[in-house]
Amino acid sequence: MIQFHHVSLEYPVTRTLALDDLNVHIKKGEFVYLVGHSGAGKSSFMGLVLKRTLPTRGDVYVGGEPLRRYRAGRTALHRRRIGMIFQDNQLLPHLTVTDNVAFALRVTGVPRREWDGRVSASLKLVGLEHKKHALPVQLSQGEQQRVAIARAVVGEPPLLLADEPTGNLDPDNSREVLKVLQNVNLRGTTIVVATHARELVETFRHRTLTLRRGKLVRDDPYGGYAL
Ligand SMILES: Nc1ncnc2c1ncn2[C@@H]1O[C@H](COP(=O)(O)OP(=O)(O)OP(=O)(O)O)[C@@H](O)[C@H]1O
Repeated sequence: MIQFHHVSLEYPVTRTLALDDLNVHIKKGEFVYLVGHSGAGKSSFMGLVLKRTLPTRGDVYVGGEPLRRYRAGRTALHRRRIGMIFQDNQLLPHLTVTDNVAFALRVTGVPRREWDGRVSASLKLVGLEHKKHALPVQLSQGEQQRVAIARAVVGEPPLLLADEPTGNLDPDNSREVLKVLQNVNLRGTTIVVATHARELVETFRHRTLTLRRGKLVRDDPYGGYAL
């Protein structure tokens, strides 16, 4: 699903070496944590997978061909096939839960007749069908993050990237979000979660990649937080 082949990334202006000769292979259907101290390169890793940036050296593959060979149209299509979740849920405050989730279908051109079925399946997956008419402000932080997950997966992306998805949440809500992500993974979606949440990584064990100053220093198939 994702392959990094001798990938280095140096940001041009500051000449920061954010990633240093990374070799990683993430298979279809895996659930992988990406851990590391602040500045270790986690967001840079995500940016490369999305092709927001290109590596200075090496190649990133998501499927067959290196991303650097994709032209604009294919890059747009590539990004549409990746679900994203951030620390800040980025819900649209004036739209209901249903409309927030449906928004993702509208922008990707899914026919209107498919929206209702897809949105309710997605809200069911995150356990929030009963809140479908609520506005984001009427939900807890954890519920809002679950809506963000519903929105990220409603288009059935094969790959989901989550950058600090529990950063704003208390321990109970964090665990709920992790359980939902695991359910999404059980349906076959490949998931990469960048996180500082030691307790979650220790509790819900999955393969864990540890970055230190841009280098992959550990790849633990059974998980564990080694910082
Ligand atoms: N646009 C940029 N221009 C220059 N340097 C950058 C840029 N983005 C990140 N960096 C630098 O690259 C390194 C890796 O940053 P990155 O954001 O990938 O780390 P991170 O592990 O996601 O950190 P955090 O946990 O704080 O989000 C850091 O030294 C950072 O200062």
